[in-house]
Amino acid sequence: MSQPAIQAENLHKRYGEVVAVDDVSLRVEPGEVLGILGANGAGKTTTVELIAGLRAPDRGRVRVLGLDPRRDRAALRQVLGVQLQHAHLHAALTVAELVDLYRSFYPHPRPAADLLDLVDLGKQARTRFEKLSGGQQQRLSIALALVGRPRVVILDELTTGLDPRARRRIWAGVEALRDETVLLVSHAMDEVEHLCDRVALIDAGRIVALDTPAGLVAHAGTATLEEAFVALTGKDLVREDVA
Ligand SMILES: Nc1ncnc2c1ncn2[C@@H]1O[C@H](COP(=O)(O)OP(=O)(O)OP(=O)(O)O)[C@@H](O)[C@H]1O
Repeated sequence: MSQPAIQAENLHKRYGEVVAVDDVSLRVEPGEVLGILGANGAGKTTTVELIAGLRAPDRGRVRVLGLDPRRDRAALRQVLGVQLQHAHLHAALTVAELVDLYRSFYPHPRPAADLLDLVDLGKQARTRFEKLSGGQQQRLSIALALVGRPRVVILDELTTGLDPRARRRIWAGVEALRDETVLLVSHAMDEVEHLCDRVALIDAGRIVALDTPAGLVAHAGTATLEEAFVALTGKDLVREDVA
């Protein structure tokens, strides 16, 4: 079997009394788009932060393209792109300046114009980060995750809060990432159905099911992925994106 793009084994993470991630194991194959779907507080962000090496697990093991995210940080930065929920970028820099800054970190960055086109920010190139709307800031953070032509991309809440046109554009951008491996955190059923090869349903820090969208529906014996989510997690539908 080929080396997995991402391998997480028995990850545990607790914050005081709260068990955020409880024995999570998953394997993502090269080129696969794997969705992590769960309600608020289910442990999605913590799981991807452990995989990206942004937090240390209490127990368990992570490898990304064979690298240990905490030990091999410099090597990992060259192959992993991360878009997190709350980007902290220099407020006074313009979009173009931020893109140029990030491009300078990589030997073969994507062209700035391609990145701005992907996220539809060409007209905002001279706008300071602090003057962008929330959705524009989010789109910029997606572009910055892709600057270095990463082989593995982690996208957290890809299109939450974006309008329908921006969502479709970003989806098309993700679909165009044919060789890359994508780990996609989402609340949105339509998004995971549209983009993901397989989906991990996470509830209270545990993966309760991991299969293709069609496999989850068949396993749950329901008509839709939304109903399968409710049947398999016992939770009401997670917040939907409201465009
Ligand atoms: N830094 C932290 N300190 C303390 N508790 C935390 C911290 N980060 C997360 N938690 C708690 O851990 C649990 C999992 O949080 P996490 O953010 O991973 O969930 P999530 O599924 O990404 O949620 P959301 O969809 O709301 O972003 C929650 O109960 C949350 O309150």
